Amino acid sequence: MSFLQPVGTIIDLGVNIDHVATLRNARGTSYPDPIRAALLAEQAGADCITLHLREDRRHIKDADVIALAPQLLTRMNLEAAVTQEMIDFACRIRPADVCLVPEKRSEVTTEGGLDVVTHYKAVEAAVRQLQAEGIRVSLFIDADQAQMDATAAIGAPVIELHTGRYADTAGAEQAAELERIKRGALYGVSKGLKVNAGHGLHYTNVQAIAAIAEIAELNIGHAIVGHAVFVGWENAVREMKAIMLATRLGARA
Ligand SMILES: CC(=O)[C@@H](O)[C@H](O)COP(=O)(O)O
Ligand SMILES: NCC(=O)COP(=O)(O)O
Repeated sequence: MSFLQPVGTIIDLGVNIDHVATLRNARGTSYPDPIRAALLAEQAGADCITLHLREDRRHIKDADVIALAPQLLTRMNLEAAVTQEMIDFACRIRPADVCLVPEKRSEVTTEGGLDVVTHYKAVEAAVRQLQAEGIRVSLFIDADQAQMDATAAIGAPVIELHTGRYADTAGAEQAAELERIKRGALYGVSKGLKVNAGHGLHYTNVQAIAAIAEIAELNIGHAIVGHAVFVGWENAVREMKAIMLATRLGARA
């Protein structure tokens, strides 16, 4: 995938392996191995592997990132909080992509997008440090124009639109969230940003997001791990990629 993907071309799938590590950590065993999951996901059609090294290391550990980095055939998208510890670690690993995400120790999962506007200086410093190592930086934000303006002003080339509220709602509220994401994707592309999306996407809510031509990549994890329990890991990845491609090609027909 080139960094400058034309709008409306085939959509990428980033498979997030966090919750393979959650299952491993549940008993402190060596299995299921997130590294093996990542390599098999690549063979099954993943365009990149996403993993979130949280400050509390509740799932992915430092050793997972270190072990996986030299083995990936596609590319690593490392998610990290805007802290000096995490930025320094990411600069040592030098993945293709780093996605800066908000973190709260008390959260069960990511609850919203990074507030780039409020934390402009800290985000800008982190982006500069990462870019100095040749890392492409993505900011995980809500579909909000002010957040996208701040992202473009800082010079981060990629955004990942938070789809959690879309995933967690239904009916008119979800329809409104979908429209917000559509408008956000259009605006992001108009600002020259690569627009990705993710969080809470699964096998029946992904279609509406994959149909948005301006979105270049979806990062999906929890639902793929859950579906893998019933169909197997590689099939779960293949099925998600097939749904995304069929939706995107259908939407373009
Ligand atoms: C940033 C994001 O939306 C996901 O990577 C999510 O953070 C997965 O990690 P958790 O399930 O630990 O929140
Ligand atoms: N950034 C979203 C991601 O990597 C996966 O989120 P989820 O599918 O586990 O909710």
